[in-house]
Amino acid sequence: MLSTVRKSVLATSKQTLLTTSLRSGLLSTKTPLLKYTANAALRFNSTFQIPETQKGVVFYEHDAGLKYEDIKVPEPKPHELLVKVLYSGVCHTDLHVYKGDWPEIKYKFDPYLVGGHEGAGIVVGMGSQVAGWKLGDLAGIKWLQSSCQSCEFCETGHESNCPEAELSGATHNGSFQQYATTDAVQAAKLTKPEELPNWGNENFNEYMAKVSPILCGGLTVYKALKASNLKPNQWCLITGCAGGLGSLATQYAKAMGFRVIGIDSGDDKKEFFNKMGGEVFIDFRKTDNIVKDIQEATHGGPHAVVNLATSSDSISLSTKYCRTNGTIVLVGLPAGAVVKSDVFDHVVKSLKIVGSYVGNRADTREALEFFNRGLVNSEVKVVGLSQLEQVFDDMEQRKIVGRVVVDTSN
Ligand SMILES: NC(=O)c1ccc[n+]([C@@H]2O[C@H](COP(=O)([O-])OP(=O)(O)OC[C@H]3O[C@@H](n4cnc5c(N)ncnc54)[C@H](O)[C@@H]3O)[C@@H](O)[C@H]2O)c1
Ligand SMILES: CCCCCCO
Ligand SMILES: [Zn+2]
Ligand SMILES: [Zn+2]
Repeated sequence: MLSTVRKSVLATSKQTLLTTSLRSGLLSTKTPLLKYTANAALRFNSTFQIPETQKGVVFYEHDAGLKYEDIKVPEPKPHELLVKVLYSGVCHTDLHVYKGDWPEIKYKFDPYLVGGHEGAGIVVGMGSQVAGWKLGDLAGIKWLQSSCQSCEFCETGHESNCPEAELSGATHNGSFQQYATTDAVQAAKLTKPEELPNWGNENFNEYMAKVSPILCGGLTVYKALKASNLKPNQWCLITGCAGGLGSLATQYAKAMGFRVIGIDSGDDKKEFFNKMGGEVFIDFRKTDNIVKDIQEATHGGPHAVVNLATSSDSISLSTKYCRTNGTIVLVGLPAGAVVKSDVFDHVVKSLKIVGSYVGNRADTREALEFFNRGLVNSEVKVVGLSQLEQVFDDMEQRKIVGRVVVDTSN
């Protein structure tokens, strides 16, 4: 079926690994958690036999139901890889896309759309113009699916700002399926765990599950922290600090030498935030003067705020408590969010407000390096791809702590 599919032997050991217990406040108890036994069979194949059909989660219009069904395996275009997706993180963006929260994006229903943009898997096919990849390589599917490579933004490492950018899970079918195509230029090169001293091949499945949230969540928060102008020992406030991006941001910020204060809600989220290395947790539902609490805890306010919370009000609130001369980074994208800042205060405090949007290929490599070196450990809960609708429900009810990853084998 694929002219360029060549024989390749990828042997790896089968591994079972107990998923983290429900204790650390995860998905609701009705969502069965799985062991890392999925997809082992594939890696015993000496030749990549690619099926005609596969399992995927699709939707035919916004917010009208997800369908876990048999769909065709896509054929890679000349510039594309065909990736056997093993695991995919579930980003809140996937829920925004499903709900149609952002009318600005030209979603591609053909006739359906497959979401997902934190896909980790194995290269099992490729188009004739692909360079730099070979069958059996490990690849990551990111939000930025492709860009023109010739505009002023692509020329200067700002490819996500490309007016011709294609977006995985929004304008190009994404990683909530067993086989996905992805542009070979933007696909992330994943290191094989056997080449990493603190992983080894016996943890192959765990590695692939845990690396998947780095492809968007980790990349995005790492880039946002680079945009924050923070210096070591300065205070970084993270809103939504126990969510998917927030739990990663807490770890990246610690690893980059910053002190972390976080805002979220719930004892499970506080426990998780502290486990991730956060110093001060502010429960936005339990404080009657959040600005005062924050400024007292940081002796004058955080030097930077990374807004990750899925709440519009919390974004404008950050302009009230940010330290003089501080930087406010906009990352979270609640539907219709607007940031309001009192101009007089903004000027007198010389505040900077910057938008930060995923990251480029160098940022991706750097963010993955933090993970590969063990400086960031994405705490994931693995459930079957068929459970995606439940994951979205839990995410909408803010029940999820950390990142949920779907295993495409069930
Ligand atoms: N700019 C980018 O490039 C980029 C990239 C990835 C994700 N995002 C966006 O970032 C946001 C977060 O994504 P996620 O996957 O981490 O979502 P998530 O659902 O995993 O986490 C959101 C967290 O925000 C918390 N929260 C809700 N209201 C709050 C409030 N008022 N104050 C503090 N915390 C509050 C929730 O409890 C939850 O823990 C989404 O809007 C997503 O679309 C943007
Ligand atoms: C404009 C949407 C940004 C979402 C990035 C990937 O989560
Ligand atoms: Zn994302
Ligand atoms: Zn471009």
